[in-house]
Amino acid sequence: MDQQNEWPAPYKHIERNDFVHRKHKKQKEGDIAVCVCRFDANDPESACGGSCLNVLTSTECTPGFCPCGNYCKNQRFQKCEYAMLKLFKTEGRGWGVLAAEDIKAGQFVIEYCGEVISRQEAKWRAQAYEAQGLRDAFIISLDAYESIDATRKGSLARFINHSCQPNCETRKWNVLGEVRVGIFAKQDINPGTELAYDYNFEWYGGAKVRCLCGALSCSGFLGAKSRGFQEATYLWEDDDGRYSVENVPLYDSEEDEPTSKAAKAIVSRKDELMTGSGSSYLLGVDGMEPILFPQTQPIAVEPLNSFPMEMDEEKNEITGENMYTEDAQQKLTQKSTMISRIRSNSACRNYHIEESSPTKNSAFYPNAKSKINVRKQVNVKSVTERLASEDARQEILAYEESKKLAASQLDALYDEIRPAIEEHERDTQDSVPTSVAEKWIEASCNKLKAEFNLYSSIIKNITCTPRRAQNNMAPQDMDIENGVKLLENGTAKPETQILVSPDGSTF
Ligand SMILES: C[S@@+](CC[C@H](N)C(=O)[O-])C[C@H]1O[C@@H](n2cnc3c(N)ncnc32)[C@H](O)[C@@H]1O
Repeated sequence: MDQQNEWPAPYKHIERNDFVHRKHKKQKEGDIAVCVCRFDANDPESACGGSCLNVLTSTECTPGFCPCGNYCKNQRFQKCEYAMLKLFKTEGRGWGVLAAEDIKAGQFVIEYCGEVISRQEAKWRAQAYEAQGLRDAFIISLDAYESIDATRKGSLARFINHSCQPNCETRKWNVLGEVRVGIFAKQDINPGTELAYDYNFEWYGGAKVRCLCGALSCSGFLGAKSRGFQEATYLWEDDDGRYSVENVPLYDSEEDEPTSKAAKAIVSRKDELMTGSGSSYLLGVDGMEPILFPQTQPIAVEPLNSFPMEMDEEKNEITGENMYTEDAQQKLTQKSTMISRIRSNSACRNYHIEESSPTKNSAFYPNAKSKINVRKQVNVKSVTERLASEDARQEILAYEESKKLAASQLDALYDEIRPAIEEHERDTQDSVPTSVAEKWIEASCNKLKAEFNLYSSIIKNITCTPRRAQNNMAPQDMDIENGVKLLENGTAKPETQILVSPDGSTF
């Protein structure tokens, strides 16, 4: 938008989404959610107030089906029950929106309307807008498949600016079978106050654009809170405080972190404050914390001399017969990617445009120093083959079986809950349901426990039981490495050395 202009650039004002690539869904009668509210003239809250089952599930009542009939208060999107708003010109942020009346905390303020377009169309349009030199971003992601573009058609919501300390937030509602995005007040808002919500800009490389929200807690730049921004401005040192427990990164692995960005989209804009040639941002909504899932990577075991570790340190990858097949590793990576996307989801869900898959230390993160991530994994088969004790072998193999079982249970659960995960990914306000998260955490913990049991059994047995004789040597004849010596009964105990000093004292 040209800030010299008296009026905003022309757009068509609409109060209903305009479906460009398909028709509005027809709600099947069986799919209509009917609440159990009963209108009571003495209790205005009775007609679909806060305790209405539909309200609690962010679903509007369907006219003709709600038991409260015309008294139903849960049709705010359908009836365009917007707050009184006023367009005004801001300092440096183009146009903005003011409250023109008292707005109560939780109140529905206005619907974010626009053209409902496919994700692919959103991508093309964003590129075209950027090429046309459009500075302002108006495309919001509706779900994994569709976006709302308010560039050419929209409601007044398209003018609401970003703030790092917002008084509003976006929420998604199910209305007559379609998902719709509303702006809701986070707090009481006085008339004359500018409305703002947290776009959760995701910085995506390039120049940094100053955020002009003016909030005390302003992060300074659009997208400064995003991981991409922080990675890029952070010098990655070995004594980096981020490796302390409190600062464990939210992503599972180096591979999944950048991929998480691939599913996000970006909005590019040029701003008079830019210092570089261009910058890329994607906007999200709300300030919700992502759900933290436990690590799903295999536990790494430190190498013990003479036991087979299959690893190519130079390439930093495991070679030969791995604990995980290629297929399993691919699955693990996919899973990690999905989890990472959930985690970062809240910061980058909306306003998506373009896909890309940079790597953490790629050109997008020029300052980032590679974190050495050498994983050494035990080849269980080879380990057991070298143990003399059948009991020890059996114990390790039994733990390996339990580990495989736990891993396959986690995989099966992943397939089961994937719809919920994917649903969450495209949801701007809801978390993955607690029951799903709990199931996932339990299965992940079981897998970690099984891995722990396996590796502790390996460590115990390779240090405390005899190794199988090589070159036809009897186990009894062999010394075990690491100062462990065989006893005659076949068990082993750490070798004790008594040193005698010249004066005869021992130590
Ligand atoms: C959805 S539009 C908001 C309306 C816009 N101000 C206009 O005049 O049309 C989003 C754009 O407004 C600008 N903007 C919004 N909040 C901002 C902020 N806090 N600081 C700087 N620019 C902001 C950015 O150009 C952003 O891409």
